Amino acid sequence: MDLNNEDNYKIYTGCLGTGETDAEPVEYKYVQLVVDITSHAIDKVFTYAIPDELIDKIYVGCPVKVVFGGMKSLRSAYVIDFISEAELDIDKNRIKYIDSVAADELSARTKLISLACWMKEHYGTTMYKALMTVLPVKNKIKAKTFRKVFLKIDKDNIKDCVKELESKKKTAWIRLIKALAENENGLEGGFIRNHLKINLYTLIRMEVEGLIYILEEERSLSLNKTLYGFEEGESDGSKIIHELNIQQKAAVEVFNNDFIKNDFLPEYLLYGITGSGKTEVYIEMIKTVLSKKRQAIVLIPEISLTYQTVRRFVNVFGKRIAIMNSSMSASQRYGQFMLAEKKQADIIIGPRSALFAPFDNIGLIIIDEEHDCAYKNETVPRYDAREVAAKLAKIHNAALVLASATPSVETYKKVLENKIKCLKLTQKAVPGASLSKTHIVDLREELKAGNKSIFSKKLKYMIEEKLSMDEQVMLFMNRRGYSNFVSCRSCGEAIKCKHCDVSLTLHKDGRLRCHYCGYSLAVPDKCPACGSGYIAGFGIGTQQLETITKKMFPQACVLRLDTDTASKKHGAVSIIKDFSEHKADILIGTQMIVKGHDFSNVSLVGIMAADTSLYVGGYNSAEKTFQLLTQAAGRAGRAGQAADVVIQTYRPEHYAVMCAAEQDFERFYKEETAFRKITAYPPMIHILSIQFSSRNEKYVDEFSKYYAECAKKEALKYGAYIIGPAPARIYKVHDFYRKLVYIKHIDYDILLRLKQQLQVYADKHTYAVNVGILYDFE
Ligand SMILES: Nc1ncnc2c1ncn2[C@@H]1O[C@H](COP(=O)(O)OP(=O)(O)OP(=O)(O)O)[C@@H](O)[C@H]1O
Ligand SMILES: [Zn+2]
Repeated sequence: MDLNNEDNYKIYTGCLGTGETDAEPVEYKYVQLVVDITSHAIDKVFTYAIPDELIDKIYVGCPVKVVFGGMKSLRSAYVIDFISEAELDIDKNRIKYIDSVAADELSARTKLISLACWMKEHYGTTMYKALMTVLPVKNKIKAKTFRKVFLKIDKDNIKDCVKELESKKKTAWIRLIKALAENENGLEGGFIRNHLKINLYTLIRMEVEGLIYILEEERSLSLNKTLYGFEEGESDGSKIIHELNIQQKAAVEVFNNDFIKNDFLPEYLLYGITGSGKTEVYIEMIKTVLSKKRQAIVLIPEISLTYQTVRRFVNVFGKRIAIMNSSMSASQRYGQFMLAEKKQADIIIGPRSALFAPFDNIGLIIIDEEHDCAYKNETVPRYDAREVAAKLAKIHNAALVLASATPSVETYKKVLENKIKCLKLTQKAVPGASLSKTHIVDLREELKAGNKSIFSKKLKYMIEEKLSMDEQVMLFMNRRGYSNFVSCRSCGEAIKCKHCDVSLTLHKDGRLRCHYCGYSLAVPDKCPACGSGYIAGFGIGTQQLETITKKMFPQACVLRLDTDTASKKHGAVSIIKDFSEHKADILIGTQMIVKGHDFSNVSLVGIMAADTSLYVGGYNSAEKTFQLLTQAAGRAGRAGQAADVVIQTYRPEHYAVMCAAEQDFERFYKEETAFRKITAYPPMIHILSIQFSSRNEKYVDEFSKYYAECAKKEALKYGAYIIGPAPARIYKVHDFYRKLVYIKHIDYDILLRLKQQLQVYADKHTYAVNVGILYDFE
């Protein structure tokens, strides 16, 4: 795509494409621009006029030079929108003209700005929010610097120097010089500040006087060390490089051929069963991309995943990798982005926001475990990283590789429609390895036979067997906490959160916690509803599973990984690391443990209650269940040993459970798409969901009704289908009441247009300022 061609931008320049077709043609002689986006200055947008000779040369994202403030030299700026004379809110005569179009090549930032423009249109957010999302903005808090202070004067001169300082009454200076005299290796800044009580100002003056010298080091240098326990570029020596098997080779070859030809790079689905060696394929693809002096982005869904993946990449590519992680501070993230911008790194690995690394010539974007819901941003703009990646790939003419053992229904539909190229890996990578043997246990039968334990007979027996062979076991439980909920046995009321419409979960410390807002409460002695003292916990969470497991298998060392243990600093990383080094025998966890991990010694995976996710609601709950079960099963037998998977369930006949047990994606896809067709759900059609929320229930109620009425009127014109308003699945969260309206249509662009029109109606309503609206496209 030719980025200099303004036609490419017209569709997303807001005013040029709002669909006001029958109005007089409007002339856009003005632009809004952001000046010199270096720091947090992007919150200011300025209006400039376009001189006649530049009218055809300006486009959204275009770098220009402008006179700015009182400064003599010209400043760089980027055009973010066109506006007409009618839209000006300042005196026309005071507006300055753009000086020139910057001859600048298409920098990384220009490309990110054009991405932001697309996001603004596509997700209906503001330009400011879109820019804040894509641009590496330096955090206001300065990056922490490590200081180390050393003595500069000769040992022999210390006495004289101290004497002189005494006469000047510089006691702090003397304190430091004496301390440094005793510490030849220097002293840390923190120690000097906290223990010697000497501030930075004094240090600098002493340095100026030639008494000491200060070494400064950016903290981000040792970032990887703190996050992953290894230094940047430091290999762990395990440079096992496998020779690719036939299928891996074939996948890489298709990619290489397309890439070398380099006219128009396609989208791919790397559809490889669990353990088929997708990572190896990524690595080869990236080598090709780097050899052409282009850059690569690898998205991974979960923080707990990064240790192993990052390790493998570092072993191959060393220091050329920048790493992002959702637990990083804003300034750490900025530091990693700057490695990209300064061309010190040409690969970035991270969560969805790694897409916005300022690379100027991306050749490849890989989305590992593309089906994962972590790729959907939950805050505004609610972007889908897969869509944004596809757009970004177009801007750079880069390849996009979506990879998964359980592709999303959406993506696989595109494969069948020949919109995406499919690269298949159908065999386990490790020679001799085969799919694990699956055993389905019907929990209803277990209960009938008098077994009330959470472990079926079969699972218990198999765990014992594996432990006796010194093999490892993973137990998957889709619910954290100790008990699912606590309720009264007399009146049946569950104890609920004060702020949300959910029951509280019992934790081991005896407190009831809300998993939505964090509210907590000591377990009451009496039922708050009826006063009976007969209250108890029901359902089992990961904490209780841990307790039961430890009791049942006292010989085993047990670890637990869920949001609670992961939130402790470096929690997830160290748990994963310990388990992979066989420092424990059993790993218990929520979905965090099922994604992409490669533990070679695990030969049994137990799924404690397969169907809990079938009841969570949402049209895609069967898909989520199938993915979870298949991925969980895929954790066993990675090194080629005989392995088993035990699926405990109340619904052994459900197609999600059955297809997962047989690892039969194709059949699952058929069943699921048939269901979505009948029920009219994506990807068969598109849905725009609009959520209304307010602390005032009446406002939400009236506003959503009004909105739905307007929507029905508008929808008639397009044949769209309106549902609602209906209460959200969890009606109250954080004291906010929430209602939803859904609009369904087969054409995405129509939904986008409807949304713009409805926003105009919504803005007119008296409650508009009091009710939050959240749009989400599915
Ligand atoms: N060609 C090969 N020969 C032998 N072993 C290989 C080969 N390629 C990969 N492996 C090994 O196979 C294992 C599985 O590889 P990898 O983790 O990349 O699988 P995956 O496809 O990503 O699986 P999942 O979807 O479950 O994450 C790894 O231990 C890897 O080292
Ligand atoms: Zn709550």
